[in-house]
Amino acid sequence: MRVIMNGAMTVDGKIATASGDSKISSKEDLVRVHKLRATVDAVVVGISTILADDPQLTVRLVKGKNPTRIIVDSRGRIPIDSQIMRTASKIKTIVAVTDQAPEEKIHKLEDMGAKVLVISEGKKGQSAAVPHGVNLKELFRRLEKMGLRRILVEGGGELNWSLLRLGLVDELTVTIAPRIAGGRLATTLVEGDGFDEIAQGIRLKLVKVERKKTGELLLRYRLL
Ligand SMILES: NC(=O)C1=CN([C@@H]2O[C@H](COP(=O)(O)OP(=O)(O)OC[C@H]3O[C@@H](n4cnc5c(N)ncnc54)[C@H](O)[C@@H]3O)[C@@H](O)[C@H]2O)C=CC1
Ligand SMILES: Nc1nc(O)c(N)c(N[C@@H]2O[C@H](COP(=O)(O)O)[C@@H](O)[C@H]2O)n1
Repeated sequence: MRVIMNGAMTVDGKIATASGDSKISSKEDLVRVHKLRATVDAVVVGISTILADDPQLTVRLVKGKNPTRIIVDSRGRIPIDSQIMRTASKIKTIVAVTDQAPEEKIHKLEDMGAKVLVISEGKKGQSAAVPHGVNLKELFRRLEKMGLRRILVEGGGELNWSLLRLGLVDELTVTIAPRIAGGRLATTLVEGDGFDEIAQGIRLKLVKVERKKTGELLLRYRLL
């Protein structure tokens, strides 16, 4: 399995403002992201990203095949009128929940065309930030079994932290927009509990730097 994490942030590391505006990338960068989506089997996002952005997670800006959309959603909170659920009968959609998700909601999501995977987090490996989260190692094991081998993670910060901390990410691509958003409550590229010491931080090798006409910097890292 190959897991690529992609995100767009301001120079001060924010992926959205405190009030939830996440329109950071230029059109050119969004086209790159859609091209990248067209190369993967599945795109994964956290439920707070769905609630904040109501995304489509399609390749509509380019020619290509839509990847399977996977939502990590412990309590099954995905709105039935979200763009993802309204298109779930046409574009493959998986909602990964835990035993905290109401049965009725699970049936509703299935009726609308989504596949629901119930994967509760065991006691070991819990993140204090997400105490009753989806067991991501098990989720990725199941995705691999289903033939979903090339996975794109598109945030947000909590999901990014959980996956990085578990060592499930192979590559990170980050677009840095020439902006500063500020705000102590603004979401950053990686949230969660964080490490106490920089020396404990996840190590990366910078493999590519692209300076864009838009003023954006595109950085590609390999996780060590
Ligand atoms: N600029 C960019 O590239 C992007 C920006 N965003 C922004 O990020 C914000 C959302 O990010 P976050 O609040 O950090 O939430 P998130 O999108 O990472 O979702 C986190 C939620 O997922 C659920 N979850 C279940 N199991 C989990 C597990 N094992 N680990 C982690 N989460 C688990 C929990 O309910 C948790 O609170 C939005 O404002 C969105 O607009 C999101 C994606 C990309
Ligand atoms: N690469 C990138 N740049 C930004 O500026 C973004 N806000 C995001 N966000 C991610 O893309 C999703 C939106 O997808 P659709 O355009 O609706 O297909 C959003 O939910 C984030 O996962 N990414």
